[in-house]
Amino acid sequence: MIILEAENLFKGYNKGVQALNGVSLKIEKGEAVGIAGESGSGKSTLAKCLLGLEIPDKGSIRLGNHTFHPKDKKSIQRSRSSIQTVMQNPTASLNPKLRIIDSLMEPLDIREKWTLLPGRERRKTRERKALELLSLAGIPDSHLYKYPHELSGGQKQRVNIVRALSTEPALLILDEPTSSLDASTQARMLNDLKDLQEQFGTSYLFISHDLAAVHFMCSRTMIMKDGEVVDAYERQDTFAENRHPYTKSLLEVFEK
Ligand SMILES: Nc1ncnc2c1ncn2[C@@H]1O[C@H](COP(=O)(O)OP(=O)(O)OP(=O)(O)O)[C@@H](O)[C@H]1O
Repeated sequence: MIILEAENLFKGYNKGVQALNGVSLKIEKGEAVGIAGESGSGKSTLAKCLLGLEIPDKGSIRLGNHTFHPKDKKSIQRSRSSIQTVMQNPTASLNPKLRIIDSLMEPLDIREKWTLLPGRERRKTRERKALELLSLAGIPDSHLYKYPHELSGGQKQRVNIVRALSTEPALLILDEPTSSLDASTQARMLNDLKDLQEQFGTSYLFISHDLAAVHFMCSRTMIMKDGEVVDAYERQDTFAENRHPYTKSLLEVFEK
């Protein structure tokens, strides 16, 4: 089953920058698709178009059975509930004034009708759900009422990840989710992301300039350069002879 299909997306910015130049992609249910490419190749612009944060100049985006017209606000709002995102900077994604429980529960507070429950029951039900999410994130219960500055970078990013997964979206877009973390935290985070994907059955669009991380996470990879997809391959074909020369140059990370 196809979760998301984008066809022939174009997006230009002023001063003649063509950030997307005819990009197409398809993501199946439960699949992890990687997008790699150097800085400025258009990866984040693609993510923003899929999230409805940027409006493509041309092209179409289909989510499940629904083709969404990028200029139609209502259809963007509909798409938002089935696509979630985790961005690069875990600190910027959490409101410093909110306790972890309140950040964690933001999406479910909107969706679940806790307010219909009597006070004590409401608090207990909400807290139980928040503790479940915290445990999925591998963070001790004692952190539930702490503030973001009391958590490590890795813990904050895990809060962002389980929060994004809490509404069971069809697709999670991860834009450089580990790049602000140190190397050992990065490796653990990638493992956690894989485990969570299995548990939730969510499709991932994993964006990174780090081809080793993409190779670990994704069964299929697309390589972008100057707003175009120059290469696309399944994991088992990563080191095939016929890879694009640009992909081969990026793959040199494996030889270091
Ligand atoms: N809001 C904007 N206004 C003008 N130009 C932009 C804007 N956003 C992106 N660009 C330009 O579009 C091109 C693609 O940028 P984009 O952020 O999509 O690349 P990227 O591959 O995600 O890079 P990085 O890995 O550094 O995040 C770049 O040339 C960038 O300068």
